Amino acid sequence: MPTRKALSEVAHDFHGRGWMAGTAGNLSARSASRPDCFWITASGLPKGQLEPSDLILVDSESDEVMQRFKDSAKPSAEVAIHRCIYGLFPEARACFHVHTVEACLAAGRVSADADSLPLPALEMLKGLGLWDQKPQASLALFDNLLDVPQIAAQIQQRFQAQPPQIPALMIRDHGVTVWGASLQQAYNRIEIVEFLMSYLARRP
Ligand SMILES: CSCCC(=O)C(=O)COP(=O)(O)O
Ligand SMILES: [Zn+2]
Repeated sequence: MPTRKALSEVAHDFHGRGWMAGTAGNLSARSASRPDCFWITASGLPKGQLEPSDLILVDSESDEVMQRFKDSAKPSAEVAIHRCIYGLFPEARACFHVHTVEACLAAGRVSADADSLPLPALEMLKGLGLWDQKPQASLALFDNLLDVPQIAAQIQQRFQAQPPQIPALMIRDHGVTVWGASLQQAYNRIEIVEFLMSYLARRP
């Protein structure tokens, strides 16, 4: 399936789950024909109604828009985070960001200055590549700053120094971002991370 169509279908799916309410969240995938560019959702659109023509092709290294289908469309306000992920992880081909109540509640269970969220040692961690008997995993936490490029700079600095244990991060009071080597892998991984967030949020 063409990348833009696949991304619009993922947006409908996630909106249906309540993961992209009220225009929240953004999705991207590297271009199949131009790996130096990626398609990203346009900013401020209701993701449940997203069309393939609402995807914008941007350069992976600059702020340049390479292709758009609607004149007024602008790349996601969080494009800097997607660019940072593709730059840090050359194997990443898709990057998904969603907003869920569970992730915000789960992240709220650790102190406000904690930089990571310990994850429960559930079987589901195998889906994130952790095969230990009792994995001690955690999700990297970042502060939610108004200045999104500043969040991206913090991700860059931290992950360059120490790669994350799992292919995901959480912006506190905001939402999770997950990446994968294909759309399907990113899709599977975000389901797993949200499963873990839901577990943590509900655990007494
Ligand atoms: C109510 S959504 C606020 C902005 C945000 O966090 C988000 O994920 C959506 O931003 P975009 O520019 O990608 O629509
Ligand atoms: Zn967001």
